[in-house]
Amino acid sequence: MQPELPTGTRPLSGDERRREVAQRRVEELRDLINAHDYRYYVLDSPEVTDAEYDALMRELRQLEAEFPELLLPESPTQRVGGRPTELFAPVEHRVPMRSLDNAFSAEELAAWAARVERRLGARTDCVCELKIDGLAVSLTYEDGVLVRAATRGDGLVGEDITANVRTLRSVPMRLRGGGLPRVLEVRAEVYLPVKAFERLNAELTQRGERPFANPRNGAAGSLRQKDPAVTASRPLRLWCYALGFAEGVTFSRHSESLDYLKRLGLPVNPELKQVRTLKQAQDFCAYWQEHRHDVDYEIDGAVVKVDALEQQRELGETSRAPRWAIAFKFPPEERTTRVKSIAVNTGRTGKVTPFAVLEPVRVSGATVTYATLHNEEEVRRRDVREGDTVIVRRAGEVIPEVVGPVLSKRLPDARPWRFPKKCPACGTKLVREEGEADWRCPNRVGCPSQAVEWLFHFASRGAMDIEHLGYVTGMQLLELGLVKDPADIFFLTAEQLGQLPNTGEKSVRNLLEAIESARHRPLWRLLVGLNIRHVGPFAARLLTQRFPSMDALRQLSIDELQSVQGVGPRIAQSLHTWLQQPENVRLLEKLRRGGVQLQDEAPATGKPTAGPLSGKAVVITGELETMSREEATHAAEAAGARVTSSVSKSTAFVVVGANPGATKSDKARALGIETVDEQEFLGRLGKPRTLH
Ligand SMILES: NC(=O)c1ccc[n+]([C@@H]2O[C@H](COP(=O)([O-])OP(=O)(O)OC[C@H]3O[C@@H](n4cnc5c(N)ncnc54)[C@H](O)[C@@H]3O)[C@@H](O)[C@H]2O)c1
Ligand SMILES: [Zn+2]
Repeated sequence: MQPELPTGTRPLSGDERRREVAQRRVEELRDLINAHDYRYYVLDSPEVTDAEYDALMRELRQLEAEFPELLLPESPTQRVGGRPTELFAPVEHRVPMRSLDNAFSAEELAAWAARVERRLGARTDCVCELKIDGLAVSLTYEDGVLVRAATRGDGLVGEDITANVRTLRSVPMRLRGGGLPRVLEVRAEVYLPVKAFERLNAELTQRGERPFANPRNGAAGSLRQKDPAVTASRPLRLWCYALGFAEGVTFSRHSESLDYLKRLGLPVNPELKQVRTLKQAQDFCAYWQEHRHDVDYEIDGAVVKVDALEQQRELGETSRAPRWAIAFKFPPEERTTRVKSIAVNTGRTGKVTPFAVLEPVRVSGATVTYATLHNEEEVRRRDVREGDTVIVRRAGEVIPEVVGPVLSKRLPDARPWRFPKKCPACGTKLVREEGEADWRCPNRVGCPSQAVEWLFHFASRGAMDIEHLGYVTGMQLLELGLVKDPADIFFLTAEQLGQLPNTGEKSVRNLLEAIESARHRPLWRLLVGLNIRHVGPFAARLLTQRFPSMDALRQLSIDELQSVQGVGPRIAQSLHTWLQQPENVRLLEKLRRGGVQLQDEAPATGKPTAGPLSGKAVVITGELETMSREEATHAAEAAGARVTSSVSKSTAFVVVGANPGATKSDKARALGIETVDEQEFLGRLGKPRTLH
């Protein structure tokens, strides 16, 4: 018989090990998805393709299905992804605005239909609609007059964008006809027609501003403008796709309610079809997949909805999406074209990215001339050569990528491509660290390409949001030697700005005003702008919520940084290193002298509170019975503790639940640190907690 081992040193069984691996992956996936959601919904600036994002979601969903105990209510699979920004007032939706579940093939669509009919125990008629790739809004009419427009936000609370929506010509200010309902709420998709999108991007590029990745981003960015005049200048349109709420009118079918909206003068998409069989629904999807560019707006799929409202009610919805509808998503579009040449570009972090210069080709409604090749390894793996005919893809339509060459069309003299040894911008020898995929230009201070990319990033919407400071202006400031790093921006004078070509008095004033407002941005924006590796907007927000001043952040150890939920070792390490480097300390001092605020006002939330565990560092390992890890962390923090993820000499005690991580309990024992069980922990929190 095996001797009984003390808790924590018991070897894990295969199942337990699998579960631990799964748990780590689930946490990682949640962090990743949250970060991508933030970039997508708040910044309108996604970093990965939709297909990549969808793959992460699927993996998370599968793991949660296999290990239901890992499923938390706040998981991204359980909620609608958007988040209200700080620009607009919050609006609570009368009826939640949900997302849609997806089917990626005809079989998945069939599986959904079978599920629906099984649940209902009856057959059902459906309506097929186009899935317009824009931005969901709700419009509220009172006595026929438009009183409010809001974004979807997280589904429960959106943003008030009434002033901006009023500028859309396709939105009636007043409904037609008599006998209008007291209150009517309509759901619609705001979009930018493809042609308008291309014109807008051409304009932005000409002004030296960054173009939008796709029409959806263009629509979202145009709608969420501080100044409604900007929205008015963008030719946005909208299609209504559902009735959210109406007082005093009832319908028995979804299709009837759409007819009603049409009669009231609201734009309802005409490409809509009532179907009686699954085959018809599949045909509709297949037809539009083939003809998606026949309409002048982007569609990313088709939506199939149960028509009878009684059946919709019976099917109900989850917190994320209704069970009575499904989105059939089109696969990413692929096209072939020729690679004119392959070049590299040095980005703001010094990372050198290879890209293909293409014969212009239209993919997913936009003209593509550049496509990323990611890194050296990827170029080699795909073996893309200059002169090759290649397949290009815009999936979810961020940066187009080269999928691979069409070998049958390769020219006999095509040579494998070689990564350059030197930075194309400054000539410095490139370096690549052990275990890293990317080559970098190490010339952080003197490389003109890094300088302009950093400046542009610093001033961008996602960071310090300095209007009127785009690529062109940034480049000129650097060329005239007026600016060497972003802190120099805050010392610019009207005379200096007057030296810029084509800059009149008014532009100078605008620019100075924009710089002045940037002095008072929330700290997380500055943190993003500083261009610290791995510190993106999501991490920056989490960090500054807990530690709302730069000085506070500089005092923290890596462990303490990592104690912030959602901040992993890579982020903590990178930020810590950055904050200690003398040149960065000097940069922060210079920013301070330039009048930039280095802390948030009203640091109410997240400050260590006075409580029974005040100032104590606590580690929690294993599963607790009465609460999730997250709740335990919050409870400990509410009692004044700092919760860290690894045991060190400064740890006050370790809370050990069921199936604890072996290293944590081992380390606690080795360092002679107290371990306590759940009951003891609850006791130390101060207030008695009831079991439930
Ligand atoms: N690339 C990224 O980083 C990233 C990040 C987050 C989300 N995404 C993408 O966004 C999608 C998730 O976003 P989502 O929650 O808005 O879901 P969704 O866009 O897949 O579907 C739901 C939305 O479709 C819209 N819609 C359009 N036509 C409609 C119609 N006829 N009937 C009903 N609704 C209609 C509605 O606005 C609704 O809210 C995913 O597919 C994902 O790929 C990408
Ligand atoms: Zn360089």
